[in-house]
Parts: sequence; structure tokens; C-alpha cells
Amino acid sequence: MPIPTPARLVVLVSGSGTNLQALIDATSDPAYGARIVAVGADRDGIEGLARAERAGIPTFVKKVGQFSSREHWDRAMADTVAGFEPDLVVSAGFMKLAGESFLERFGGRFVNTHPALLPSFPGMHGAADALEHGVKVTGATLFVVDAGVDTGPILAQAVVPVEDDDTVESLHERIKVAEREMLVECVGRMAREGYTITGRKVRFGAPVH
Ligand SMILES: Nc1nc2c(c(=O)[nH]1)N[C@@H](CN(C=O)c1ccc(C(=O)N[C@@H](CCC(=O)O)C(=O)O)cc1)CN2
Ligand SMILES: NCC(=O)N[C@@H]1O[C@H](COP(=O)([O-])[O-])[C@@H](O)[C@H]1O
Repeated sequence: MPIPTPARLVVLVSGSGTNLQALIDATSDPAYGARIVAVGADRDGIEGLARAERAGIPTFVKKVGQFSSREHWDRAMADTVAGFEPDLVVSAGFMKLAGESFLERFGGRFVNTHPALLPSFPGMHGAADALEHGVKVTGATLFVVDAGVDTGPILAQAVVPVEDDDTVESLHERIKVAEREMLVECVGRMAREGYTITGRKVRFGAPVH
């Protein structure tokens, strides 16, 4: 997938937005090769939206409850995101599953960062589930979103140790430090180098014809 530079990014958030902030900081350098054209959320009053507003980035909020069905919400999300003409959509702590309409429009250029080493510990509680299971290492995974829950082709993974005295909070904070670095590096490479998806394998670099 070759991408025109600077790549246009739409970032989706549901919470504190520290991954978004890492992207905001990275995109302030024109050499990074991407810029954030909008930040979207499924709820209001979150620090993620405040971070975007402080950076002068347009925001939008689409709550599921504002729509008559989940499908209508999904289509409204897809229409709104499409209006910003993104090259890549980045889910960074976005706590909603994307449905058919969204994936029809953005499949192959919608990535998500997850706080565990997939395929282990998918879902909404990746750090807590890894701690509960007693694993000795965990981390973060960046993948291309598909119709499953955290099942898409993997772009990159970052590993962190689990310490004996970890709480869910201390472990998730350690994961997030590695996650932000991985996200910034990979989104920048996708923008500058393009990427190729072949079945379950993703590599940086545009397809060779
Ligand atoms: N179709 C997909 N959409 C998304 C994926 C994905 O793999 N496939 N990844 C997510 C993020 N994600 C974890 O990485 C995730 C987010 C939300 C849920 C979930 O079950 N959400 C519930 C609502 C929960 C809430 O509102 O608090 C829901 O969507 O109804 C699971 C995994 C990005 N989207
Ligand atoms: N399943 C999705 C999920 O758990 N996402 C996780 O939420 C956190 C958001 O942090 P942030 O709002 O500070 O970027 C991140 O660790 C992200 O991987």
C-alpha cells in the first residue's frame, strides 16, 4: 500500500489519549511523513479529545446511543471519518468494535494498538488478563483491524517484563511506554515506506510489481 506523503491520519480514542499525544508530538516534525487531520471518539469529556483540541486538531464524537442501531452508528462513523479523507485510521485506545460498513471503507488501512502480545489476551482487558494468567512477559501489538476481535494481521510487537509486584496499573503503564514508541515508529514507517499485506503477513514497503 503506497501512501502519499504527508499521510493523512484519523486517530480514534476513548480515554486518556497518551498514544494520541505521542503521535501529535511525532507529527510536529514534517520529516515524520504524516499529519493528524482529525481525532474521533465514541464518548465526550475525555482527555484524548482535550489533547486534540489543545493541538488545534478537528474532533468529532459519535456515541452509539445517539443512533437507532449499532449499524447506523457504524455507518455514521465511517461517513464522518471518510469526510477527512484519511490514508490511515489509527485506533489508539478506541473501545468500540468496528462493524461491516467501517471495515468495508477502511479495511486494510485501519490499525489498532492493543496492550498484550496477541493472539494472547485479546479484548478490553489485555493487561489485566495477562497479569491474572501469570505470564512473565507481555507487551503491545499493532495490527491491521479485521472483522474479528484483535485477530488482524500483525504489524509489530513490543515486549515488556512482568514484575512480581506488578498491579494492573503498573503493568499497563510499563506496556504503554513501549506501546507509544512502537506506534510512533510503525505509523511513521507506514506513511513513509508504505506497507504490504499478504495473507496474515504484513511488511513495511510498498508492493513490488
Ligand atoms: N472489528 C474490530 N474493531 C476493533 C478492533 C478489532 O480487532 N476488530 N480492535 C479495537 C480495540 N479493542 C481492543 O484492542 C477492543 C475494543 C472494544 C471491544 C469491545 O468489546 N467493546 C464493546 C463496548 C465496550 C465499551 O463501550 O466500553 C463494544 O464494542 O460493544 C473489544 C476490543 C478497535 N476496534
Ligand atoms: N483493546 C483496546 C485497548 O485496551 N486499548 C488500550 O487502551 C490504552 C489506551 O491508552 P491511551 O488512551 O493513554 O492511549 C492503550 O494501552 C491501548 O492499547
